[in-house]
Amino acid sequence: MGTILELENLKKRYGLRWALTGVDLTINEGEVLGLLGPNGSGKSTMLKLIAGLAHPTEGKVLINGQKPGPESKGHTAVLPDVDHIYKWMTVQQAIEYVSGFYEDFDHDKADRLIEMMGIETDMKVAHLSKGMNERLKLVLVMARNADLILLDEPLGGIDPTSRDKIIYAIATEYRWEHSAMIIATHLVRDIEPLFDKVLFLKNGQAELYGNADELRSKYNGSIEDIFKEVFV
Ligand SMILES: Nc1ncnc2c1ncn2[C@@H]1O[C@H](COP(=O)(O)OP(=O)(O)OP(=O)(O)O)[C@@H](O)[C@H]1O
Repeated sequence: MGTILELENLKKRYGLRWALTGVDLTINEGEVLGLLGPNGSGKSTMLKLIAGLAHPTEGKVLINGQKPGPESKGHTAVLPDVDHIYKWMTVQQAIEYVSGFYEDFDHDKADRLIEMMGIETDMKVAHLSKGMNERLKLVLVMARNADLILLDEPLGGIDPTSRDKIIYAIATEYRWEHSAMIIATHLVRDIEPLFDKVLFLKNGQAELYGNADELRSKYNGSIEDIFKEVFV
């Protein structure tokens, strides 16, 4: 089981304010990390540093042993960073267009995901509801055979009754043996069955980090219960 992502004493400061104060972690092939923490705890900052959209103040991000750059960007799929969708396109046109940017885009996977997410491919992107738009972005990210998948609040605009369907789609199309995934979310209860590891961030610091099942046993509760215990 190879290592896909390593963070070493990762720190980020914006002006005088520290957004991350030293995070260490390792994610191997096939693992899913739940990234949890209250508003402003540094989750999006951590994902941006990994995606190469911001630079660390100190410390290191290594993806397949390399610093983020053009090479790692080609192997990293980021939600919500899908900025190639034009509103005048139909869903099908948007899929064709976005697929052209990525060598690892898998059209069969995109078709399956579109079906699972219940999106009509002949609809114009401009006419999609907010939730449907978010589903489309998720399809475009999950349709890539990327080594590393970063999902920042993938269930944000999804109504509660559809969340199980969306989680099922993510789980079904995730390349369990070849990829690593980080899911940052506040909707812990819905998505925690997917987590292998969990990192709880508080004020930019790792408050708790470990294997999800071991944490459940140790604290005798769900990850959601532990989240409330750690942060209340
Ligand atoms: N571009 C920026 N410039 C200045 N400060 C920033 C910037 N981005 C984030 N911050 C600050 O860094 C801290 C961490 O923010 P971040 O967005 O990473 O938190 P988060 O855990 O993702 O929050 P949320 O759950 O609300 O999305 C906050 O104090 C925030 O105000």
